[in-house]
Amino acid sequence: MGIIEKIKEIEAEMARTQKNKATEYHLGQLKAKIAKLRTQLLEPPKGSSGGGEGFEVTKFGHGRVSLIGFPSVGKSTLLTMLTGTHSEAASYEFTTLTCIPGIIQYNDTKIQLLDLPGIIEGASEGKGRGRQVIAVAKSSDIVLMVLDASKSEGHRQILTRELEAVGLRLNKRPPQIYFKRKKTGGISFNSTMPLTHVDEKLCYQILHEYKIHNAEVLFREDATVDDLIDVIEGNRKYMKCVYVYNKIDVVGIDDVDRLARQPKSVVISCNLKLNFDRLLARMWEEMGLVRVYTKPQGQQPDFTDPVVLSMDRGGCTVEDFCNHIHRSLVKDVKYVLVWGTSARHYPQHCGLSQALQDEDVVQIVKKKEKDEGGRGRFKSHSTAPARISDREKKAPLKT
Ligand SMILES: Nc1nc2c(ncn2[C@@H]2O[C@H](COP(=O)(O)OP(=O)(O)OP(=O)(O)O)[C@@H](O)[C@H]2O)c(=O)[nH]1
Ligand SMILES: [K+]
Ligand SMILES: [Mg+2]
Repeated sequence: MGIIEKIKEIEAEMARTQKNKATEYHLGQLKAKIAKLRTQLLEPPKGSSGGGEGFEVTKFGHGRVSLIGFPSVGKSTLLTMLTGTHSEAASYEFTTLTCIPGIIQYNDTKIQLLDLPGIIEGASEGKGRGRQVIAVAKSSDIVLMVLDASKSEGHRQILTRELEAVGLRLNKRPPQIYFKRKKTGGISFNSTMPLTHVDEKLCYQILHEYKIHNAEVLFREDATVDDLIDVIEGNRKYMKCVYVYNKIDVVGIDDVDRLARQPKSVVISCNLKLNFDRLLARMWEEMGLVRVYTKPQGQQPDFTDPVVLSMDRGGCTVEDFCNHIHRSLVKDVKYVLVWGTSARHYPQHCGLSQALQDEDVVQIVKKKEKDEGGRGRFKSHSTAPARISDREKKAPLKT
């Protein structure tokens, strides 16, 4: 029996099983069995690089965003409009068959936007090009789930389920469960609060299913069996997702209003070029990119070419900023001066651990520079603007 058939069989057994206190352990065990099979399903076939023909697109720019959605919701139309790169659009399904990259220029940064084939129910089990599409989605920083405002609202749930089946978790944070495998000592199970979904026995059973007999488990929140399985599997990818309802030109104002009020949702119309600025602002916000401008001593910063940092990729401290410029820079740094929202006064004299925020301006003062005759000294209490926003970028920074 193939992996997919095995999954289907267990799913059928779960559907047959009544949900109550007595079956809770059995159901938990079945969930763990399915999770294990899905992980097997994700392993790329022997001899393949994983991506698949037409899907190997090199990363470019400061971030990567994937367009995920059912066929004909307007993904290609949207890519063409936002990036200027043409991606074929037509009224028939599966017009797009490969991954088409484009670039969005926004807030002095370049964001790679990827158009992808439509996915359908069953994609996670290999229907259509589902598996390749989902692999590309996983490689991106955020997902824009494109939905047709005139179609069933169930589509959003179906897509979310498909993505969850392959280990993607949209707009969720990792469960607060500490889990560590041990060599000996059996299983220690603890929690910092009363648990309503999982007890010691259920936890043991799940671990047993994974053939784990020595481990430390600490629940720091009232997590579920699914959360526990996610933590044991350890291969989940937690991603931000913005729900983009396209084609609002063909639905009534009440529907538009309702969709627009849902969390993390933006309503647009490619036909009417409606609300793109809102969509881009939302995308930018969710990406959490931090632009840092370098200011050479005695000169104005270059406000067109930021160093772009992100919490998800490497972090946002002064040290991360230095490493971004040059690997060997950190050991030469004496201190840095920071102007912007992360500084408490202007400029602030900071160490390597200081967290930087979007639009900060940083001047690096090197150890050597000072030894060579005090060039590294800065004029204290200079009068730089308190907040270096787009409006104020033109104002000169002293030091
Ligand atoms: N009414 C309306 N139609 C739109 C809008 N945006 C796109 N369309 C139409 O929807 C159809 C499908 O658009 P595509 O851009 O090909 O959709 P897709 O999601 O890329 O489709 P696949 O590549 O097949 O998955 C085309 O006929 C578009 O002209 C919109 O805002 N309003
Ligand atoms: K289409
Ligand atoms: Mg398309």
